[in-house]
Amino acid sequence: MENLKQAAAVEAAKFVKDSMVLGLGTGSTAAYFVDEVARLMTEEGLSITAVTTSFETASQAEKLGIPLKSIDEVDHVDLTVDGADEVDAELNGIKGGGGALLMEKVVACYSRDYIWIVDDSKPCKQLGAFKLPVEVVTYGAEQLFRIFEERGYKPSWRMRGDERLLTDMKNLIIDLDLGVIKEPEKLADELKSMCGVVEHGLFINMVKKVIVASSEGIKILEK
Ligand SMILES: O=C(CO)[C@H](O)[C@H](O)COP(=O)(O)O
Repeated sequence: MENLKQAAAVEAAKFVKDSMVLGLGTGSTAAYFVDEVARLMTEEGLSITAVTTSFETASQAEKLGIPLKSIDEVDHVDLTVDGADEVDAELNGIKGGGGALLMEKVVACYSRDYIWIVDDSKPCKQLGAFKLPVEVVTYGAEQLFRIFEERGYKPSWRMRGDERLLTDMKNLIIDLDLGVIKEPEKLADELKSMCGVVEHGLFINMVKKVIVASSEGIKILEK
């Protein structure tokens, strides 16, 4: 599995050009891409500026000497490369398994190009086997949890040890166990309209290319 994640990351690095502003994703697959960017800088002399999607990725990139800026300090992002938890045939997906969905979506929104790198366990027919993360402000979170229960969405708090996880943006995550999501766009609209919901892990019509690594090799899915 680790080899596949790394293979997808190395493939994505072929789209990296000198002087790019890169968005660096979060998670075990994205971490291989961060390593690869550092290698391109040191071994091939590429000059890169990066924007990160979590404190965890920022820490990795800093250790590797990749110059970082915040999303508010750059006038554009050329390319963001990130992992995903599920991808369907339309290249819609669920993200947020690592709890970074808000920063991931913000950076993706402001990127000119956006690629996902996944191993072959991630593509699926329909989204929903993976619990859908919803990031909510702390104030009123219990109300949202109760409403999700009433709607049959089987919510659970994202935990870190015995405590509710606080995201990098100081919010909570409620994971919804929805089963097959028949109408992702409708659900996305519903969640976005709820008071106190900051973001959800449905990434619809955002990614242009998905690099899938399997034991058979690399496949690139494109819109
Ligand atoms: O959305 C994410 C983090 O919030 C990750 O990209 C997603 O969870 C995939 O992670 P991994 O590559 O470790 O399977």
